[in-house]
Amino acid sequence: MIQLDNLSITKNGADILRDVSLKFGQGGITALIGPNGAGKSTLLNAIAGLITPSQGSVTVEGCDMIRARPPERASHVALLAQNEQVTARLTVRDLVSFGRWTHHKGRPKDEDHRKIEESIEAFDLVTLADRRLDELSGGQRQRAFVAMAWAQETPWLLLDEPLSALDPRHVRDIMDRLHALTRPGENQRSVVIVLHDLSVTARYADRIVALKNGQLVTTGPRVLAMTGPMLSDLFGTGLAIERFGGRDVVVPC
Ligand SMILES: Nc1ncnc2c1ncn2[C@@H]1O[C@H](COP(=O)(O)OP(=O)(O)OP(=O)(O)O)[C@@H](O)[C@H]1O
Repeated sequence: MIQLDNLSITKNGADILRDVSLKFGQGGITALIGPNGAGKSTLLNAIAGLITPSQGSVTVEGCDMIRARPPERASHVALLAQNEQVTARLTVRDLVSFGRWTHHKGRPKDEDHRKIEESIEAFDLVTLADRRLDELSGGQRQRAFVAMAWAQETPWLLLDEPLSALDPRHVRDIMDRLHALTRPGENQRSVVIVLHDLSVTARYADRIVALKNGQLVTTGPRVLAMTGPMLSDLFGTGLAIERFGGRDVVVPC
């Protein structure tokens, strides 16, 4: 379970998050939505324990993420931050293998190699595995970062706009993969993802957390909480949810 109690974050004197309280259990995809500057990335980084709040608490599976040491935090969450960059001349396989570091601490075992190859395959990177990251397209590089986070095998995967550079096929592949991963089962995991594409949110999110101006606007099951009027108010422009081909899509109105 992720629990935030009265979380407030101030940066350089500005209130970035104000009094956010939230609680959601394991499993499923939770989408963080809201306009630019709403505080979504800040919230995700706070859940990962990377930001010290001015007030309040963050726990993941009972672990106090603000006080926990990095290895303990990394056993609960894998964070893929927005616009991750690498400067070193790494290959895709090198990057994905970083995801296993907390498991092998520098001495990879067969299990680690297996997970690395599994992640490479899961994100359609087999033909790119030995290519350097600085020689890939933005979307290919983004898939490599998601594969690294996946390889970490944490109960919670925190992803900040992982779809922004992806073509429709890879958006679908990644979201289908995340959907499958978060269904009930032996190895069920949980995903918290910042999404700007509201039709992708409508199709895949189980829950939403909507933020605006650093405050929680609404949270709950996507089918109940995400409505046309709520979205219109959140984004300050007319939006409606229509059924098309048996699915919900979000359209301007
Ligand atoms: N270091 C900082 N100092 C002051 N303000 C900051 C700092 N970092 C971020 N902010 C401000 O905090 C607010 C929230 O930023 P955040 O990146 O969390 O928003 P977001 O919802 O993820 O936005 P986007 O959709 O544009 O990625 C913004 O108004 C931003 O300008």
